[in-house]
Amino acid sequence: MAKMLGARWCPSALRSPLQVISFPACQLHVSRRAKNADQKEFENAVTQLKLLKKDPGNEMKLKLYALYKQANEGPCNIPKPGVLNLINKAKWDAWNALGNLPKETARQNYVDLVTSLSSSSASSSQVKPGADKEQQGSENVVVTSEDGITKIMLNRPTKKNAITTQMYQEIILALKAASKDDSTITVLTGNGDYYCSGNDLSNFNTLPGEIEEKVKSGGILLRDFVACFIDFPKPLIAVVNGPAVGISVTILGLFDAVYASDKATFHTPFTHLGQSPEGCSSYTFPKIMGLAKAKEMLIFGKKLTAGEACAQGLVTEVFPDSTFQTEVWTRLKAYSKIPPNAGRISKQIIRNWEKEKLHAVNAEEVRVLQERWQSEEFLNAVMNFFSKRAKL
Ligand SMILES: CCCC/C=C/CC(=O)SCCNC(=O)CCNC(=O)[C@H](O)C(C)(C)COP(=O)(O)OP(=O)(O)OC[C@H]1O[C@@H](n2cnc3c(N)ncnc32)[C@H](O)[C@@H]1OP(=O)(O)O
Repeated sequence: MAKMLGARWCPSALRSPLQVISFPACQLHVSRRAKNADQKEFENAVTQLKLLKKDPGNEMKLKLYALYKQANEGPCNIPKPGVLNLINKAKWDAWNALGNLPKETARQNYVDLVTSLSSSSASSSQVKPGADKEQQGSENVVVTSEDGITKIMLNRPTKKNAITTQMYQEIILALKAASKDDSTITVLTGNGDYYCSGNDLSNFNTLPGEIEEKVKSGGILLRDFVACFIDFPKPLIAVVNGPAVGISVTILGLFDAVYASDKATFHTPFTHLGQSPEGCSSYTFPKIMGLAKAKEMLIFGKKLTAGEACAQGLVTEVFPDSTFQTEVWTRLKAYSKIPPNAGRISKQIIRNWEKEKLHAVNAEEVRVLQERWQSEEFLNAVMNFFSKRAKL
């Protein structure tokens, strides 16, 4: 990593920029100019921030950094860093976006933000009564099982169901439990207006260790996640309730049926993100839709409507959004009445012809992605996404 970035980067940037967006709160002293009452609250907030158990993620850190600077120094008063100075440019953008926000307001917003982070971190660390590590799902991955159908629902609508590292693990657990429960079919769907906006782009910030360790653990997580879909023994159906992005699209080639609302779209912006295909799509998409159409999606990031995705074979059937849920669940309830063993065995005989190939494809896609995750193209793309988000 250090070699690739060359000597021109300051030491702190030799790790992934996603790690080094930090705010000076711990080092700088709170301004003498702060009023006493506010100063005490402000100082407490600065201390509280250091005690947070969970990393608040890049976009939150940018917000906190900007409010901290505005509270202490007022409107942004430093020259704009160069485009290649990614970390400081993202921080400058965040601070500059506050304009002439009064110091008192910035100070109060900072205190409020830290208070909300501290309370949510306290609640999420409490062990819920009766919870145990085998319990499937969580608030972001809701698992229900009835009428012979196990439903796994992505439930993070405020973030367009973007998949966090924890959600990957929860989906793996849910699939493993579904493969052994008494249901006949398993369904993956999303709650809210999106099916899923793919990988949460702040994930690298939550993975432990330096960039090399993050890339390694990210690769293992992705490989195990996709392997679960390759090996899943029962009929697996996607109920695509809205737009789908990235990995939520690429793994569709491993499902046994894909039912989409006509509001759904299918987008794989890998090259725009400095990444490369995953979910076995480098093999399944050409097979499903032909080389030219697959390349349009995977190389050029062409976004498909539900109708186009159906015409290209990625989607089994499209339904009007107004009747989507009713029609699809009526059909799935009928499907769940098939003899479970015959359903499972029929699924497996079709999958087993390619299982070994699919695992080899998955391994190679992960290997290539692990190189991409250390590229400037990827880091720039992620920084760009969050620096745009930092606008308050
Ligand atoms: C370790 C395994 C790695 C596997 C690798 C997989 C590859 C991929 O999946 S690549 C694809 C990654 N996904 C994206 O690039 C999509 C990024 N998001 C967007 O482009 C837009 O959010 C959207 C087009 C999906 C929706 O835009 P819209 O304007 O309607 O809503 P927003 O205001 O942008 O989003 C609301 C809220 O949700 C946050 N968010 C949405 N998507 C993601 C995401 N993928 N990662 C992190 N956060 C996401 C967005 O930042 C907003 O949050 P705030 O309200 O806090 O600003």
